[in-house]
Amino acid sequence: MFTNKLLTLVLVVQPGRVLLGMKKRGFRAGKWNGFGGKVQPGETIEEATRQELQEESGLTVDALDKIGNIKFEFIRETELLDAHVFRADNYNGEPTESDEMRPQWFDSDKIPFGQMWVDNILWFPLMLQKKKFLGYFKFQGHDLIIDHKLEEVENL
Ligand SMILES: Nc1nc(NC2CC2)cc(N2CCN(C3COC3)CC2)n1
Repeated sequence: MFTNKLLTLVLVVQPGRVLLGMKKRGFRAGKWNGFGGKVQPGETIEEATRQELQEESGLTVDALDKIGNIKFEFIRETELLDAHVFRADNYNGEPTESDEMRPQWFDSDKIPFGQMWVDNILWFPLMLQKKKFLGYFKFQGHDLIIDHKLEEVENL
């Protein structure tokens, strides 16, 4: 059976641009992504999201909008990644490089999808339009989607 691994992801969005971080080490090194991590026992998903954002980018946020939930399955693996995606339209502080991540602003029409997880090009447009969505992606390896579902929902 599958085990479910709770993960968080937050995209900080300003008019016409999105803050992404370049992972500097670990298995995800070399990819741009939003900020996030694992949810520790006894921590809410939202608390974990805020904590990871602060750790990885130096930013804090007032409002976090829950905009998506994406489940990722990798064939021959029994762990399902359960990513809870948030959007923040306001932030405090200045983006600061950490030993984990190098933050950088990207124009919304110049998102570096070629250096991101391949599913992102499919759901980023929904995130940018503030649409709420449920996603499921079945991967073979890290670069090939062999099945997926993506649907807009009224509420999460
Ligand atoms: N943008 C995006 N795409 C993903 N695609 C699937 C991998 C194929 C996964 C993903 N997250 C899962 C990994 N998580 C790391 C932070 O601690 C673990 C960040 C959010 N984020």
